[in-house]
Amino acid sequence: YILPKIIKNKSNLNPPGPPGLPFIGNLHQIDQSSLHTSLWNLSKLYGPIVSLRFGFNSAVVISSATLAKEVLKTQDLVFCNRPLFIGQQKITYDGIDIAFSSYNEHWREMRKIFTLHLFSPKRVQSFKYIREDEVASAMKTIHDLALSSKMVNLSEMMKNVTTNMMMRVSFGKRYQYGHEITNVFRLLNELQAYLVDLYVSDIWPGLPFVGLVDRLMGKKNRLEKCFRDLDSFYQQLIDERLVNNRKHKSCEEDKDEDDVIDTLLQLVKDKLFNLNHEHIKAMLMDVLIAGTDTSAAIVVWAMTSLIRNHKVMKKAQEEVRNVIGKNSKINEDDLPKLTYLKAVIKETMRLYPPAPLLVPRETRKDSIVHGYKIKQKTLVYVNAWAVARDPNSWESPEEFLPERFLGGCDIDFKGNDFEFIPFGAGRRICPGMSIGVITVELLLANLLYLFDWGLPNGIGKEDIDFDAMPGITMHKRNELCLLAHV
Ligand code: HEM
Repeated sequence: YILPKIIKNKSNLNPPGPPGLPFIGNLHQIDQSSLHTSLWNLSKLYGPIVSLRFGFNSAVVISSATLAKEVLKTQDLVFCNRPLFIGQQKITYDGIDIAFSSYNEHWREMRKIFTLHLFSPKRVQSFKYIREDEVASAMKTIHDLALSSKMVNLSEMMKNVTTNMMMRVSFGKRYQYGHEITNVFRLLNELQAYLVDLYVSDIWPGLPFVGLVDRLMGKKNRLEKCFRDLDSFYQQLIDERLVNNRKHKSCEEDKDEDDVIDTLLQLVKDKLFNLNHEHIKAMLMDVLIAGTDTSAAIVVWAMTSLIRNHKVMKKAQEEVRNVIGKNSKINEDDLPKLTYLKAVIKETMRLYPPAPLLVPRETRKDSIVHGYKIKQKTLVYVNAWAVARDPNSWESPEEFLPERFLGGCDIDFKGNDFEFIPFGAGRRICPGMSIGVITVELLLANLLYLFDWGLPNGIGKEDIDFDAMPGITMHKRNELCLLAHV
């Protein structure tokens, strides 16, 4: 008689969480500079589902595999919306992209365009020559640095490579290192900051004058300036394509395959989808934010882990060198043979998921999770970082042990094993997973095949840290600079 009553009563309760203050809620208890670890610490105190309040917004944090499965699979349809924050909405032309769009018919169309027209398995395969070419060019640069005993800034170089890959795939353009690429980086980096920034109007929506406060603080102006710069950058690329009729005189060209911009312009022309130039720009925004930084971050975290774990580095190098034999480089066709390398990459993504809180979700209606009541329009953080370090799911979770993914272990990142979700899961799972993984594998395989790696003079391996920078993508805070030996 009593038990059902208790259960019934619990379903009227919010999940447990730290008591907040009036008006600000729990804002003062959260470290914005490392949100995922701050939320992880709270989950250690309050459990796998934690309730918080950020100003007027209710939020829950999910930190176990079981509950991740509940919200990303069983109740995915309830949990698959995105919150409408000011910075993200502005940058994505009011959420007409994929990543920050609400869950609706428009999102379905954009996602279809992405998976069927822009990055279908066939198209991903057809961009292979771009990836191989960019990797070869980066390896050449590293080779030259190695010969003159100069340091390789892997953080910078990996961003260069992945940005150029996506620039070529998207616009058939590559940028020269130095001024040109620095400008693109500046825009993309600024963009990263605006994507996580919360505005006073986000925290206390509906309150009088909040918009004015944001404007007085200068935030809105900076956001609008960044948006205008990006908008004219994309518009210029679209105009160039339209006017020059696919002829780029000032840059190198890739005309073997339609690039993303060609495909999108063709779709506009064919009127198959309800698309205009703003949709194209919003889509390009997603491709450049989601498709460059994430892969670069993984390679840097992998190399950081390997330089700290000499035995693993040696084993991975032995594999690539024994399996491939004598050759000038590793191509994509070689990758399926590299079992240990793939385990190293999985282990890196387990410990350092580039999007540790995925992309935050919002509930579409009231629901019950773990017996607790979750209201409609609650902000939902699924802490992929915490889930992948949960001792209930992983043995020695803090240790870097790629072997855990070998020997019959079939845990994968494809959204079915909820203790390991670096790409998310469910309806909003990352649609760029295959292109991201192949990029990381190709880069890491070549770095290990062609070079031996060492630390600069006077630096011990314990000096190499794992501190992360705040942002929607988790980058290593201090750049990884190593010496390459040929
Ligand atoms: C290896 C690197 C990558 C990682 C770790 C990664 C991770 C993620 C994560 C965690 C999400 C959110 C999933 C969720 O809400 O459940 C996401 C979404 C997304 N990713 Fe990736 N991603 C990577 C590469 C890429 C690439 C290369 C592209 C594009 C070419 C891409 C495009 C997107 C898009 C468009 C979304 C939004 C999906 C939606 O909201 O429906 N990602 N990604």
